[in-house]
Amino acid sequence: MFLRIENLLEPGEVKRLREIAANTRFVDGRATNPASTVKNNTQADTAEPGAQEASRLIMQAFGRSPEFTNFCFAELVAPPLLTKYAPGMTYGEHIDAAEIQVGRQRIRTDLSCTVFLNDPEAYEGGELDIRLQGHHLAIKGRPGEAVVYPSTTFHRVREVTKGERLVAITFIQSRVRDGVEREILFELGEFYAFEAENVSWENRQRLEFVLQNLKRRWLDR
Ligand SMILES: O=C(O)CCC(=O)C(=O)O
Ligand SMILES: [Fe+2]
Repeated sequence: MFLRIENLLEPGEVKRLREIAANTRFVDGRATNPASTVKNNTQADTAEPGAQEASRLIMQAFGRSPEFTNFCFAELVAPPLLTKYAPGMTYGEHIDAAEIQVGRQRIRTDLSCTVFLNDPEAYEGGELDIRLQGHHLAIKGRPGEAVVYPSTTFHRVREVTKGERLVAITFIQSRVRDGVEREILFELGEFYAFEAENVSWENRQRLEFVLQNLKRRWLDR
């Protein structure tokens, strides 16, 4: 299941992230995926203070987003990494590694996330293309918008043919490892949030029984 968060970032944050991107050193994306023969992009040098400020800013936005919180059940989130595609750059179809190392921590990638930072009109091509049972979903978000998708899917970034694609990418370890269970908890949680007050106390307790006991079964801890 997918989540699109339209206004994850405020306009001022998008502006600051673009400024950071303009003043930060970018390195070959293969730095973190040396074995990949399809990755052809650039990413912020994580040693740069700008790269760290960018990660912090986006992490804060995740923290205040109810959609992100309720959908992901995030346990660990990798520091979001600014990523740029100039004309001719692309990231061919691939599957994200099941685990990534962040410092001493290992993060299981249950969900992948792209945060869009520049105007879709500012570049041609560059759609995030996710394969779903043989169909392709092509996504090009507005500035400040995030898309969260299961890391289990084949996906790629189509070649940028004009302009520049600027995004931040990250990976999430969820407290609910199984995607179907996560989706059930999300939908039930949404129903609870919107409707629990409209049913009788007795039925609300029934709903509570189902929701709390499914969480007991499926939350890692
Ligand atoms: O640039 C993107 O939107 C996604 C990049 C990607 O698939 C990855 O870093 O694994
Ligand atoms: Fe990927």
